[in-house]
Amino acid sequence: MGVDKGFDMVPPLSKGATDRENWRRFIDLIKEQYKHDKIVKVKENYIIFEVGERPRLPFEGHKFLRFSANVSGSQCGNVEKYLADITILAEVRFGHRVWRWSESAEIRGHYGWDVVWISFKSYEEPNAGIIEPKDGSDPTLADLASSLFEIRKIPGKGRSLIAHSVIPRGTRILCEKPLLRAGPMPLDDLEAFLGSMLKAMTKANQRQFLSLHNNFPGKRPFGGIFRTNALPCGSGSALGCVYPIASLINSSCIPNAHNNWNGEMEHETIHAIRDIEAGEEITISYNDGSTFSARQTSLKASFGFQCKCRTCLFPPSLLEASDRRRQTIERLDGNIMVLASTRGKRTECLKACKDMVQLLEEEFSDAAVVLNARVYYDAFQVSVANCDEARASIFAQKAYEARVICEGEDSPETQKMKRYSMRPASHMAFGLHSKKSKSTKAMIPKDLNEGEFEKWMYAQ
Ligand SMILES: C[S@@+](CC[C@H](N)C(=O)[O-])C[C@H]1O[C@@H](n2cnc3c(N)ncnc32)[C@H](O)[C@@H]1O
Repeated sequence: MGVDKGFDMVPPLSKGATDRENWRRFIDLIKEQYKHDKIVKVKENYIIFEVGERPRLPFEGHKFLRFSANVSGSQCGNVEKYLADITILAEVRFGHRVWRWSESAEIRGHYGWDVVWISFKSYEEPNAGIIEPKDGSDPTLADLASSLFEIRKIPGKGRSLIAHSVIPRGTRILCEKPLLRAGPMPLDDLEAFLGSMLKAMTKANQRQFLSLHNNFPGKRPFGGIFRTNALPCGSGSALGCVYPIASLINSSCIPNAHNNWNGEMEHETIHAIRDIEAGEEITISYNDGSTFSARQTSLKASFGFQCKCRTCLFPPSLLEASDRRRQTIERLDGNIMVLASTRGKRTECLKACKDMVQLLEEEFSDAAVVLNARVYYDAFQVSVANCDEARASIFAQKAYEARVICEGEDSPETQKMKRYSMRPASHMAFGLHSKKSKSTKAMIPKDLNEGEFEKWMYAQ
């Protein structure tokens, strides 16, 4: 066992024209830079560095997930120097998509090794199953795909993203800039606004927008496409954005992926919130998790379709059980809000948070992580309001870990949770309900088993 180090491309490059061009230039630069270096050999489908574990760079960028090597032991030669130089060159071209990791610094790679090995194997099979567009032509569905997914039509739901291989929980599947953005306005105004935005776009982007599905055909075609495909810019935001690929992801009422708008970077990310099987459809949730009939009504009104996800197709007995859980979740959510803002209700509030996490996991399994992030933040807030720094720090840490899975390390909300976990007292509600210190961070118990620790955490 050695110590590995390298970088991952997060999310993977697509087969689209921009990503292909960027990768081609990157590969050309490497060829040029190392043309007199005997260690660096240009093969038919990839460049190989004949040192240490012989890392490779494929000619097809969409296949690339990782460049890394073992950097400990006598067999490594000067591989670390090559790793360092290639990483810098990649960062110059691909910026924040380059995810540096190092086992010795305990920074883990973004992808699991099983997915990475499949990507390495694919270097040997150039262009397998890919239809290459002619220069200047519009991107085909194959162009939009990446090494993690393909885009395929499925019965009853139109186009959808299908996982190529297992996508482990927490993987960033996609990171995309919007094609266009709009806020709420009367339908005729929206039509005119979208028309003027479209005029200013490139022909390829116009065609991309116009190729999206429209559930509201009629005299306002642009508005129909926008309504069918826009994702909100953040939870509860009135602004919506339409994307080339993210807008092709179908909805599920228990999804396996989560969409998040990063307001600082102005892009949308899609993360796997549970392990996604090879061949499985990648789904996000277009709704807020209410009961079956409420979901169907709101999806019909907002997006113009009847949901045919697995949960909505449950037999009546399972649907009723799911509805009962979701009603209790809604009730508990209201209770938590009241208890968290009431002085002297800390223990009751933490108990409600504990019940909520349990119920969310019963209903949503691993997908509960999205809602759990909010519950942990509620528990954090009630703890800071009561000067309970130890619990506040733990709850913020749990909210942080949940956000990393759903949104990634670079999301502003994830970073906020990290800061609160380190300095709970920096929250503006610190001491709001009680100024008497209940605990400090140093008082987080260290020798409890999992069950005991949970009991302590919820102050039970
Ligand atoms: C944003 S688009 C997703 C991409 C779309 N499937 C396509 O072919 O372009 C939303 C549309 O996809 C279909 N869709 C998405 N999720 C669905 C679901 N759970 N059940 C049925 N249709 C769904 C509906 O027609 C919906 O209006």
